[in-house]
Amino acid sequence: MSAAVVGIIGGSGVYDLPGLEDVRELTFETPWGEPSDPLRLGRIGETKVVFLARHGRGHRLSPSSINYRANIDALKRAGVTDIVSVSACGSFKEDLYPGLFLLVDQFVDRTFARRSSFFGDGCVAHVSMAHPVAPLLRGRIAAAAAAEDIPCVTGGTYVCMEGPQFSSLAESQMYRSAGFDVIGMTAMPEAKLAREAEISYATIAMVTDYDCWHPHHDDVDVASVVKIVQANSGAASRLLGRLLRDFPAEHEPCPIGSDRALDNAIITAAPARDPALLKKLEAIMFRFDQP
Ligand SMILES: CSC[C@H]1O[C@H](OP(=O)(O)O)[C@H](O)[C@@H]1O
Ligand SMILES: Nc1ncnc2[nH]cnc12
Repeated sequence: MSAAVVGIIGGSGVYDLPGLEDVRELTFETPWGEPSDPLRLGRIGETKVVFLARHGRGHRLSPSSINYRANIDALKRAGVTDIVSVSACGSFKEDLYPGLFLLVDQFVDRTFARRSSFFGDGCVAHVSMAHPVAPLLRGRIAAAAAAEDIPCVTGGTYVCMEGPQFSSLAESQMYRSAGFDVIGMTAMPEAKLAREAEISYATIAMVTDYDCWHPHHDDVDVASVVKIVQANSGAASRLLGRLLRDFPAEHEPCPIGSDRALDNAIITAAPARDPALLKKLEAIMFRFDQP
């Protein structure tokens, strides 16, 4: 058993973690480049926590230019076993109203301009993304929301668009008729990379708007998103605070194997592996003997 270390990735409007104690900042380069911001390591209650602002402090980085590989590699090097990401999202369902938290269980990846794998020529791996969200972690978030009396719905599909422009009406209607629940610009490839890094992953989707399909609501814009995120920041802090204070000290083995995702995923024969790529993969593949 290993010690649980929870990584919190803060999205739009979430650039720090209230209540984080004994904080020290860690700035480092990874083999994939620089993370979005220095990691902030500390604790909430007895739980070890690492916070990372996805867009950097001041929201410097656009969804397409975030270095997702550096972010996940850095969290892995910091010992993170479980990632909880917070993401502002547009809603495709009347009853998923702005201010509500949604614990999604599926993602649809519509991004096209991002590096979405640590692996590649010289070390090819195919991890399963059938169930991208770690169920125990999601259950713990749901329990924390219930304990804090915070409106929260479990289950739903997050479609990740490239952005940075918001969707056209035709796109919004298409996503809605496909049955998707919410839309954002950042959960992919974050969730895929977390899986490759064998880190359990769950997203708290904070519903901020009805995108542009709703006849009785204005089309989404940045001001409306920021307004809801700010109004909800107290609830988000209470939810994360409760989750982290109640988190078990030992990492719980993931029932769907997200913490062992590479066991049956690497197809390149050991002698055919590229030593330079293996070196870059040292944190991601640390469970495996390197030649
Ligand atoms: C500020 S509106 C669009 C912006 O908000 C969401 O960010 P995040 O997922 O990091 O909370 C969305 O994905 C866009 O990046
Ligand atoms: N409607 C929307 N589309 C994409 N990303 C979002 N983030 C918040 N609202 C959004």
